[in-house]
Order: sequence, then structure tokens, then C-alpha cells
Amino acid sequence: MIEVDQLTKRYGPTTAVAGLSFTARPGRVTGFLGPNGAGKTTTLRVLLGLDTASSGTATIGGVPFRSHRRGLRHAGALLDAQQAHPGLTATAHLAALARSNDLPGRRVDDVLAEVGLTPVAHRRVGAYSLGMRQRLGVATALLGDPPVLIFDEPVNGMDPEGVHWARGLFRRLAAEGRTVFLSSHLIGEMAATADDIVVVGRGRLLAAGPVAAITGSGGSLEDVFLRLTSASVDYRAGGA
Ligand SMILES: Nc1ncnc2c1ncn2[C@@H]1O[C@H](COP(=O)(O)OP(=O)(O)OP(=O)(O)O)[C@@H](O)[C@H]1O
Repeated sequence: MIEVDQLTKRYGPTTAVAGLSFTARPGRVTGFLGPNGAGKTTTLRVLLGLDTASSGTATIGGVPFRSHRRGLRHAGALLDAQQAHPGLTATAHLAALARSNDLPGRRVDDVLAEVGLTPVAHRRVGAYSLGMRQRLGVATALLGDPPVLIFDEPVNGMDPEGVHWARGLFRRLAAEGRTVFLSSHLIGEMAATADDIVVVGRGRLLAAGPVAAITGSGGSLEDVFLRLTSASVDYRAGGA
């Protein structure tokens, strides 16, 4: 379970997140949507203890991520596909993480097979395409077999087969009872993958609930998203 309660994060004069509250539940894929600059990445960074809240709380399984000793066993995240050192092989990258998190070495082969990277596991990550690096990021998130998974733009750079595979993986992880929290700008993809949606604009909650309830008033998820966020878009082509 992910619980964000009255979260506010300021960077100097900029309020990136303003009193945001929502919940992402086990057994569900929850999509996190919002225009550029809405505060999504900031929320994820605070949730993962990479940034501190100005006020409010963001917890995973009832506690702040940083206070958990079990690290990757508690929550797995893909925030940045560039996180692995380009000089390392995928195997070496994952093996080092497994060691430092006290995870069994066999998890490395398991997650490489899960994301389809076994044939290139001994190639340097610097030679990987963006889609392959994203798969490695997903493998890293899965390494500790955690109950909570957080993915920021996970299908960015993936080919259609990869997007299809990722959708099936997220659905399966939720069916196993895990909390799957996904940030993406691909609304069609979200409509096909998510059970619940959290929509933010300018750091504030605009809507939250099951996809069917949010689109219930008519139109596609894209129509509803554009309507909800029309007053919260900071960057629009043509200066309109
Ligand atoms: N380290 C920082 N220092 C100053 N301002 C920041 C910092 N990080 C984010 N911001 C500002 O906070 C706001 C929210 O940014 P954030 O990256 O969280 O949005 P986002 O919803 O993830 O956007 P995108 O969809 O473009 O990735 C923006 O105005 C951004 O400029």
C-alpha cells in the first residue's frame, strides 16, 4: 500500500506538490497522470526517500521508505533508466545490488529471464538501447520480489512488443496481490493497464478513483484527462 497524505514539497519559491493526498492499493495497478511539471516525479522521489517532504507524509506499507531496513525487498522502483553504470554488464549490475541487499544470487538470473535480457546479460549496459535499459530497470525493481512496485514512464523507448509485454507484467504483478504504481504520459496505455487513476495538476489532486468511475461521465480517458487538466497545463505549444 502507498499512502500520500497532505504532501507538500517546495523548492525555494516553487511549490512542486501542494497538499496532495491519495492511496494506491495492493492488487491494483494505479496510474499516476498529470501534465508536464505537475509534481509526479517529485512525489515519487519523496515516496522513495530521495527527497524530503516540506510537510505531510508519503509512506510505503505504513512507514517511510527510508526507515525500512529491507530496502529492495520492501519496494522496487524504476525512476531513471540510466541508473546502471554503462561500463557494467546487466549481470554485474544486478549481482552487486543483490549482494548489498542481502538477496540470493539466483534472483539475478530469475529477473533477467523475467524481462527477456538473458541473451544479452553479459553485454555492457552502455551498449543497450533505451528499451533494453528500461527492461533492466524493471529487472532491478523486481530483484527483491517486493510487494510494492513503482515505475516512472516504464515503457518509454520500448517497442510495441515491449509495451505489450510490460502491460502483461504489470497486470500479473497486481494479480499476485502487489501494489503497482505507474507514472506515464501514455493515456491510451494507462486506460489499457490501470485499475485506478490519480490525476494531478500543479501539485494538486484533480481526480482519483477507478478508471471506470472517472470515465463514467462519458468520453475516453484522454478526453477526461484533457478536461480535468485544462486549467493546470503550464507548457502548451503555440503559447495558448
Ligand atoms: N530539484 C528541483 N529544484 C527546483 N524545482 C524543481 C526541482 N524538481 C522539480 N522542480 C519543479 O517542481 C515542479 C514539478 O516537477 P516534477 O518533475 O515533479 O513534475 P512532473 O509531473 O514529473 O513533470 P514531467 O511530466 O514533465 O516529468 C516543476 O515546476 C519543476 O520545475
